[in-house]
Amino acid sequence: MIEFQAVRKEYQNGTVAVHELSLSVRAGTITVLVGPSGCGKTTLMRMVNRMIEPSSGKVLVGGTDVRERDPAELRRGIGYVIQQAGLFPHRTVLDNIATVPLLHGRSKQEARQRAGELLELVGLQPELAKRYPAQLSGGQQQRVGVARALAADPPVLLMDEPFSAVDPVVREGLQDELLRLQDELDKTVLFVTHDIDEAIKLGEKVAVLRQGGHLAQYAEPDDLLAEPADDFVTAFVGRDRGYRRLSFVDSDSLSPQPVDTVELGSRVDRQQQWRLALDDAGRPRGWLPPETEVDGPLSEERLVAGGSLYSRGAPLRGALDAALSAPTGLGVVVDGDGGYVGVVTAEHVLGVIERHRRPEGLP
Ligand SMILES: Nc1ncnc2c1ncn2[C@@H]1O[C@H](COP(=O)(O)OP(=O)(O)OP(=O)(O)O)[C@@H](O)[C@H]1O
Repeated sequence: MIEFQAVRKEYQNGTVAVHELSLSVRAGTITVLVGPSGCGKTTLMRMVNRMIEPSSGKVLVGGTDVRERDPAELRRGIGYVIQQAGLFPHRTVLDNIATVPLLHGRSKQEARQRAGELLELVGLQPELAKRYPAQLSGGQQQRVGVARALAADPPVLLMDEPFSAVDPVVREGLQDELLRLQDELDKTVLFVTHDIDEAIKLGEKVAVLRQGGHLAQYAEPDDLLAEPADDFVTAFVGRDRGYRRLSFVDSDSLSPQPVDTVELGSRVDRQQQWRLALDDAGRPRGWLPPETEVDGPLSEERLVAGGSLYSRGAPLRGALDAALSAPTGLGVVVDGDGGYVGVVTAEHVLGVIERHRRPEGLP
């Protein structure tokens, strides 16, 4: 779908930003370009929509050399999302999104209707439509940026560090949203980041670049972590790459065990073991320590806060964290509605990981 063929970019001042790089991006997937600052990621990405022209080599989109395409027509098929969204400050959220369909010759009414649909698609409440960008949070602005890029329904989406200006929690939400959207829309997404965790989470394939615009490795995330091509990639993916790989271990064989539970609001007797307190919807609220005297119905003040909760089916990294962060050493497993399922120990999680490890020397 997007093909870089021996692409090289040397700026007028002699800086070689991209060094004869070849890379093929599969249609309908998210491909991530990752690497330290200045390694040529943005330059490479901008050659796709002709914001930058290569010094030599070719970039093909859908099999055609982009130089044979009219830039304006080419860009209509390529959505572009940048850091801090790049919204028009004096236009409302709705008008920011509607600009693109209007440019494509839709009527004002059609454009606004389409903008409203996109707002919903990216998970923003309709009330926000009339606000101006400055009246939104960073995360909301980013969502508007994504909606605007999707407005022309382009087959290709370029995203240049789109989530780097928001805090880590909002950022995770935006990443999840992008994965959900991609499930629905099947775009060909080229995504630039310098954050290896983001690259591994989002990319079906990840291209690691190093200074001078060299391609250090192009691989699926699990392979990148399992077999970094050289010292540079090893250092870049970091010391805890083994831990990161937990994201790829299948969690099906994790079998949560039962633990004693008590219901908030009920009368409980004194006991020698920890018990997990649940609310009336069966959701965990915390742990009741051994030997606690409870006079009257059990209230939340008597509980010790639990650790993180592990949603069944999520990457095993979360199960290990739940076990290690719980005051009892028992990680609480919940279902999709947050309801209690059972508990796991760190030892149990490690056992599952151990059984899934690829024996050395086997593919
Ligand atoms: N217009 C320009 N003229 C000269 N040099 C440039 C120009 N634009 C970028 N460069 C240089 O080219 C190299 C690659 O820049 P580029 O912006 O592509 O890197 P990057 O990997 O996207 O960096 P970052 O993560 O910091 O955004 C850098 O050394 C940069 O200083």
